[in-house]
Amino acid sequence: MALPALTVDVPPQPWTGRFDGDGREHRRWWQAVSRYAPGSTASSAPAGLSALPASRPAVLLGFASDEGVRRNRGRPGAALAPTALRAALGPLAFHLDRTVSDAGDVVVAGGALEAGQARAGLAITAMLDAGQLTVVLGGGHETAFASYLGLAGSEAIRAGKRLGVLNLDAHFDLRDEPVPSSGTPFLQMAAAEAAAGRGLRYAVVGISEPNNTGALFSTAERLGVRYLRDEDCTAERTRAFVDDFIAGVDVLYLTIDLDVLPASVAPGVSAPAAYGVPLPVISAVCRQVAESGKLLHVDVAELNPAFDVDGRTATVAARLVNTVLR
Ligand SMILES: N=CN[C@@H](CCC(=O)O)C(=O)O
Ligand SMILES: [Mn+2]
Ligand SMILES: [Mn+2]
Repeated sequence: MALPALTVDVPPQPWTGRFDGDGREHRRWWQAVSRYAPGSTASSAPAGLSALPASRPAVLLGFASDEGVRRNRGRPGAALAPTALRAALGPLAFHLDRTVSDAGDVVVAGGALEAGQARAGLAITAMLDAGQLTVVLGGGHETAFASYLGLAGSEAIRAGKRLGVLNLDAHFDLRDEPVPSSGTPFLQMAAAEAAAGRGLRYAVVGISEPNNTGALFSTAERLGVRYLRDEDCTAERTRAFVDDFIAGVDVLYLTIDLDVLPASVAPGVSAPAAYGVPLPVISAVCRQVAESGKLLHVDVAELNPAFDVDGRTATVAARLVNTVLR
């Protein structure tokens, strides 16, 4: 049965990159990525209902939003990130054992963040239920609540799979504010999970103590959030922390806030990190999650092309997306 078309605001655009030839041995992302076609999904089982096939198809969805960053009094510009991320992914050599398609962008315009999150959520749910590994290219970290809406609506979560939310981030993003922003998504998730009679399983790698107030640490404590401070993120401790978290869940949502990386590696974000977690540690987490067999959904957030230096942050983000999909 053909599935209904997805509702996005901008359909997938042509990809570009260096051309070395048409053969498989020359293939780069721009040559491999196809336009997402809902009716042609290979798997008939919704993702997460049984074991997740290692090489199931992945689909990219852009969430062009910086309204959450603006509301959080940060530096706007992340709305341009999906385009910059595709431009950075396009030239990379394609070595993946899965197919990748592009579903286009949901665009948050005129400050209508909540409506945009709801639209993206519906699209993500549809793609998860079609057996896809969903990859959202944010957007400010308000992207995470769009991701959550998509996950919460999916057959896997509604069937009772225990979801773990693993955030690579210098910040908790547990702000208690009257309006949703890039600083609130995980408190919003906690509230939504409580309303559904569940608890939020939330872990953060890379917390910067000076960049999170006592109030945020108290909220994290109250919610039972597991976290590893940036200064404690050695390769060994991070691996053990992530392993332990993964062991207690059935399926994983990985969210990569690029400000978890040192400012020298990721200058193009709203709030660059003075300390940051080294790229090899973050990359190893991405590989660990990919190899867990539990990854249901991933997003990358907070890229701000307006503050990037030589596309450095976009290039790193593209590399991490490539690693997660290996
Ligand atoms: N996405 C959230 N970011 C941080 C921003 C911190 C800052 O601008 O200093 C937060 O709200 O805590
Ligand atoms: Mn964040
Ligand atoms: Mn952050």
